[in-house]
Amino acid sequence: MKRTDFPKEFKFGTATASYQIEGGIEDRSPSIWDEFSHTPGKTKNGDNGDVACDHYHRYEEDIEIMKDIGVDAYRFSISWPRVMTDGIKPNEKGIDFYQKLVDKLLENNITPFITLYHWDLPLYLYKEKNGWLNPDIANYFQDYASLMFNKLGDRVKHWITLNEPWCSAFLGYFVGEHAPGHKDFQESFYVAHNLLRSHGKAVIAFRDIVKDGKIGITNVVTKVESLSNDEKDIQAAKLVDQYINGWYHDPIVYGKYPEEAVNSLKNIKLDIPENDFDIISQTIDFFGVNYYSRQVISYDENHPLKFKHAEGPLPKTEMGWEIYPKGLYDKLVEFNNKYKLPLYITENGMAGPDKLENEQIHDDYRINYIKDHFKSTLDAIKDGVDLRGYFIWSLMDNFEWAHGYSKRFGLVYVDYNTQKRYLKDSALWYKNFLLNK
Ligand SMILES: CO[C@H](O)c1c[n+]2c([nH]1)[C@H](O)[C@@H](O)[C@H](O)[C@H]2CO
Repeated sequence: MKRTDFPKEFKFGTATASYQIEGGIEDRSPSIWDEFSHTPGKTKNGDNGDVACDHYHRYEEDIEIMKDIGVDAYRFSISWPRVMTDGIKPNEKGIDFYQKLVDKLLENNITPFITLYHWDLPLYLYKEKNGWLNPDIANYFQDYASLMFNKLGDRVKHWITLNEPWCSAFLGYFVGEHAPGHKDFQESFYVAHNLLRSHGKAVIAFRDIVKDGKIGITNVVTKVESLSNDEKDIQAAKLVDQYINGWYHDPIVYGKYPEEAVNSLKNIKLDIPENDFDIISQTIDFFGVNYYSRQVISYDENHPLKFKHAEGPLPKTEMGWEIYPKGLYDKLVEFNNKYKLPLYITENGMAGPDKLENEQIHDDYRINYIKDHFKSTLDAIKDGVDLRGYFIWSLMDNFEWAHGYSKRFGLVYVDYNTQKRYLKDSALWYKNFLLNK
């Protein structure tokens, strides 16, 4: 498989997120992840993003690395608390950082794709305004989005409103594994709804400000399969597919939540003002797909949503996620037929047992993972999927949320003691692939 097997305009890239790589906390106000990661017991080894990969001070070097690898595009997120003090007052020093980052990318012919929100909500908005639980958060988000569109929209034409609202809502407000660490099922549905409303308000602003731009949303996309052919398992898997995938795609395209999932939530209040879906279902230009693996589901009478996860038999990554490239093909074809929108794979990659030896990292497992998922991508394109690009997660090893720095996803290895970067064999492979060798 060669690069020229893909459409000429197909964009190959890589991706990161602000809290995971930037550090530079001295020049921004705090986010919910600063408070969460500094709370004992919340992250592995008490790791936090105070320094991370020190990208705030090393962004020029990191762009040089991307230029060397030869990527067409780079997906990154803006730190809301960096560009607006406490999420409210524009901070010119923070805005200037992203101005310089974008200009350096463009100088190197790397197309910027900006994610407005990748989980680092300004702490003030959480503490003083109740964060994503407050319907008014959508107005704060629209103000932030409008500021970024005005400041960068002349040069940045590809925008993503939210990264994985399912994670913010479910992991942040029900499971409690992510910031702000709530464990309230009902809250997680209010949060999900306010995130989707915020998305819609940002799209409305975008249409006024960046008339020649493209905007979408990036969601978790998981292939959900039934453990058996038992009708109960099949129904449980169908509902999980609706809770994870349908819940964050259907309202945007169809203006409603998936019916069977709504009907299954007997004790959940979803008293939603009717015009909310007019806001949420603003026309978008693409869906961003973050695909990593599948979930195998069986029926479980004792779970509030009547399902449980089964351990799949396939080889797994360091995250314990099965390596399942067929699931990527299946979801791309399904989404293409169901939603009829252009797609970008905005994240795909793996955490591996990466070891630095003689300034090299031999990660053949990651090369094979990427090749297998590239193959699924190419098969989907050949079968008619309107797929526009693929961003490998991640450019470099970084802060992996509750796992801290214990999981390495990067094409580039980061020695956190020295902040030295080392291209892994997978980065060298990607470089040759992009050169069409
Ligand atoms: C099921 O995986 C999710 O789709 C997912 C995986 N990942 C993500 N979402 C996030 O967008 C990134 O910030 C993570 O670093 C990355 C790796 O864990």
